[in-house]
Amino acid sequence: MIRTELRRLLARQGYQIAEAGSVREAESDHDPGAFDLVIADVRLPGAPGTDLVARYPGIPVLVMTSYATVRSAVDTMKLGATEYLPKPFDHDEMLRIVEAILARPRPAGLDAAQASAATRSGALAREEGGRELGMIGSSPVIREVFERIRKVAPSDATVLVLGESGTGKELVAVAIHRHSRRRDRAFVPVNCAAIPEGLIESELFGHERGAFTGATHAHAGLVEAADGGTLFLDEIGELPASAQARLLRFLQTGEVRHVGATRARRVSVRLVAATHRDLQAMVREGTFRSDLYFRLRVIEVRLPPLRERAGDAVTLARSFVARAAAGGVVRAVDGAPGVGTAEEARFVLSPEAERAIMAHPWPGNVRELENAIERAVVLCEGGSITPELLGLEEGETSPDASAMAAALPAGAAESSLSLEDYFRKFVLDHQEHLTETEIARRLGISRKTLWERRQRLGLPRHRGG
Ligand SMILES: Nc1ncnc2c1ncn2[C@@H]1O[C@H](COP(=O)(O)OP(=O)(O)OP(=O)(O)O)[C@@H](O)[C@H]1O
Repeated sequence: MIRTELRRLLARQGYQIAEAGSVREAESDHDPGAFDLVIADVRLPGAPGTDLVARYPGIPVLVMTSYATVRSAVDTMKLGATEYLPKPFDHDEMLRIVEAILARPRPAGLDAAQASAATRSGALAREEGGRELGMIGSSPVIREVFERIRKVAPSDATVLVLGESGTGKELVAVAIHRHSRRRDRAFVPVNCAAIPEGLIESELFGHERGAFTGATHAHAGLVEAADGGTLFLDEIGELPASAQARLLRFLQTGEVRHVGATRARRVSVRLVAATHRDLQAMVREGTFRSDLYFRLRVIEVRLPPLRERAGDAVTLARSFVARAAAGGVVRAVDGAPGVGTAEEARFVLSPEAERAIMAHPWPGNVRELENAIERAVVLCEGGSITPELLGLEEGETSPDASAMAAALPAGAAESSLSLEDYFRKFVLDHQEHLTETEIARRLGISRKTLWERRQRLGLPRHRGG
């Protein structure tokens, strides 16, 4: 029995162990919150072991699972479990993980008993990292960001999220929404760069019948759709002047007026905006309204680029490996990435791969890293992921190029196909049967980049997507 085996293994190392056969037994016979570490199987009689993660957010929980349930374990990690270990586990690996978890600092100023008491009283609503925010990272700079998100989320203040492409701006917006009192209402993300300039005002604010040619019906806008919830305006720097004016009016009055309407309607919407652009410079150049800028930046969250988050690239990489493996490894066949047979295998990053990850400048930030890992897992035969599989070119400068290169099927990089040719061919081959989101995912680029590239290469968006 795994429990007995585990107890012997850990006891031999001098750890003090208490055992329980179910979540209920753990809670009735012991105080799980008073331990330094809880090791739990997912499948237990009664409640799943993962329930402990939600109940004791201050306590590290190592979740064990067989491959059949590994996906739920990964979901649990997002909730806050410290680590998961697939079964059957290797003794050395178990000891290494236990040691690593215990070596991590506890939430500031809390020992296990205090953490437990605080949890019980509901006072400890967070853990040290950002996992309850759905974000990974423990570098000092990213921890400051997490702290800021936790502070600002409960208020209704407008938030401006700034950071390079792929740094997690949308994730911050989602975290703010999920930790606000609006969490049960709509989160409406809008990519201002992806909506044609002539349509953006009516898309955002709605329009009346006959407001413009083709407006055969009155139509509510996205701001109204977010009533009670949160509106996320991504790439706010791309908003044309007329829409900027309307947005400013909305922020001043809390009312939306459809294009072509005389009456306005009051709504309750929290705004989170994001951009990779330097809005201040745009204000100086006269392309962004200064009054709108000052309204937006009531609270600013600046996401540092990945290269400035010491150690986070490796932590993120490990979690992406776990996630890619949990999703079933998808092998590239037919020349198209991501199409093929799913198979289960176990992957780890080799020490050399981890070093390469630490040394890489990550111009495309977390998205680039995510794509590099997914590609490596697709190409890997199982077992150890080597630096070669990550395909990290030295001196890489364009995030776009690296993401695209990472998405190329095996062998295509060596062929004469340029990235643009590859893009064009991939889009034309797949746009009839894939959505825009799927095309973007398979190319390893964001929907916005897909849209921009379509514009640049004269490949208008496929309407069905
Ligand atoms: N701290 C993090 N932990 C886990 N995943 C992350 C983190 N930051 C970013 N990601 C992942 O990286 C990818 C890019 O993040 P996101 O789309 O939020 O970036 P962005 O800054 O909004 O990008 P863009 O400016 O291009 O729209 C997403 O898949 C996201 O889940």
